[in-house]
Amino acid sequence: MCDEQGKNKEGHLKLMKTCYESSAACLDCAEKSGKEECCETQCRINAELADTTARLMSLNAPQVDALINLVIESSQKCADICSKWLCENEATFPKVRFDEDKNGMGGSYAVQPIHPNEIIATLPLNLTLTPKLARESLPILTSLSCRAALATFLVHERLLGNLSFYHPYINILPKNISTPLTYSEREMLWLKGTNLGPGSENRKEILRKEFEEVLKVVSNGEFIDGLSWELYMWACDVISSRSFPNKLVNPDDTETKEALFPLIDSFNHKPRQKITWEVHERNKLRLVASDYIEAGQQIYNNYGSKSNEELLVGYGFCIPDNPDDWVVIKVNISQDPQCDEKLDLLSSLGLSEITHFIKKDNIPSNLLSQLRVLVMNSAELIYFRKLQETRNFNVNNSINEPIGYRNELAMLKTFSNLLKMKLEILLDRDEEFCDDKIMSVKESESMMNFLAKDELLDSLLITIDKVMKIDKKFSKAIHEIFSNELLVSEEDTILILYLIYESQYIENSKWKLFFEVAIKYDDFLHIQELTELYDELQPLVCNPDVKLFEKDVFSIDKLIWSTCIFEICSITFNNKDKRQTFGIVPL
Ligand SMILES: C[S@@+](CC[C@H](N)C(=O)[O-])C[C@H]1O[C@@H](n2cnc3c(N)ncnc32)[C@H](O)[C@@H]1O
Repeated sequence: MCDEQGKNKEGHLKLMKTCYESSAACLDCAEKSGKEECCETQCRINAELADTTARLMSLNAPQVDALINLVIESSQKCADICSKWLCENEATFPKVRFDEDKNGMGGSYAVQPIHPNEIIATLPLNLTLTPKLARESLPILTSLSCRAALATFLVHERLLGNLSFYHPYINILPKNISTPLTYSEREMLWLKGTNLGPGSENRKEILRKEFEEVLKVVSNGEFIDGLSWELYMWACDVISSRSFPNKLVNPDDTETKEALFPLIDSFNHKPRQKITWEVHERNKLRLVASDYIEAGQQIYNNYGSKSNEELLVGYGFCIPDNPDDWVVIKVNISQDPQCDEKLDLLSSLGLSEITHFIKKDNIPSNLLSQLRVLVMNSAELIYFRKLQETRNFNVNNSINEPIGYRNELAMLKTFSNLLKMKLEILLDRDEEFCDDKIMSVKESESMMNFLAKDELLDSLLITIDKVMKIDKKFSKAIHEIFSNELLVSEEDTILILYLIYESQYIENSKWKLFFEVAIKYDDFLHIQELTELYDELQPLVCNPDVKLFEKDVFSIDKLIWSTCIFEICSITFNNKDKRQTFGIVPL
């Protein structure tokens, strides 16, 4: 009886009542054949419930209320029967009441204040459902994996009904657990962009194979008739959403096994909740309070530091603003022309792992270090190798600090792009739902652009416009060397020349501090490609009529130095005329 009218039915009936009361639209929806979705309530109504709906539609409102009350009473009765069964078998939970919250979800509540270190509940270990118990009770299950044996045993006991010793417990287990294992195709779309889409398909596939093994093994048994794929999936979902480590029962376990702990599994999850599970005298599991719990408050367990993906796949729920949530970012280096050199460097730094888990309050420092290497240009690679040689780096934290402003900005830009890409994939799941969010991402992007105001950058950087304005001699010489067209296309070369030019007058330079530091980096490796540029520029910039440089000032070493400093310290940005231009960050 209880089994027929369990908690879930009650939930569904409540939903039916909403449908019943609400509107013709909902009626229309419920009437559609198949009845997979209820548009109004966004709830899935499966075929079985569609029948119930049809029957309910013929009842009037008081009749529906009466039916709901009956179900509430009967589910309370089920909880009472289970409590009695637990007490008869020496479980204790003197200050705990099992009840439902306003959404109909079961949980455990304190009936009296519970103090720190007080025992909330005690369960004799002989009441646990373990793989060992499954195999001992049904020896045909011996060859199956631990989970398959436990799941099959659970189905077996459910099919036994009230003949099973565990009936009072099994009877209060939810009949539907909404994990991705049982999602419809449409619901699966919500998982697009997460790791759960392929992960759930994989899990289903693994369980299907496992179920085939189970069928082979039990084909000679007695309960094959009732054993279905749906019941097997239910048992697997019960295990994933309610099990505890079997190690609590058997500390000698070497592999991870799952076990079901009646009573102890009636507590809902709260991230970071302080609570202790302890095995007492090797025969009882005790749940001990860490903090004070007021009378009437829900008593929470802590299922461990779990992300929403893990919670959804195993338990069928997510936590808004979950502090333990993360997204996975994978870094791709294969398109980089210097891929091999960078991979070598990453490996020497112990940074080869390309998968990173990002939490709300924690960006892994290894990800930032790895990106610093990935966005390095040739000069930075040389510069960093030099640093490594001279500083005798500690392998693990050698690139935890910025190596230069250009590099750091490029790294942050790349990181922000990776996050944006991830967000776009996630938001792309459902266009209607996402339009708002995409808008807000776009708004925040333009906000960012506004904040990174060009004037602000302009005031900080060494730019062509600025140096031409403040140094008339340099400006005149450059105008004589470069045509108007070249002035634009050769901006980078002109800034490189300016670095050499200004390094002659450090004491009076507007950027004295920058040049004092930069000038010390004078041992960059000889770069072959620069010889050609040097030969091209030398007659122009040392031309006595132009007088930009004396011959000995403009050496190949100086050109290499200024090119490397430019590569390391320059960024591109939009100037006041919205034209993309270069600037050296003099910091
Ligand atoms: C170990 S059981 C907890 C007791 C369960 N609520 C019951 O009625 O039997 C785990 C299940 O409880 C629900 N649950 C636990 N913590 C939750 C939470 N913080 N938010 C939503 N559902 C939760 C999920 O359905 C999950 O699969």
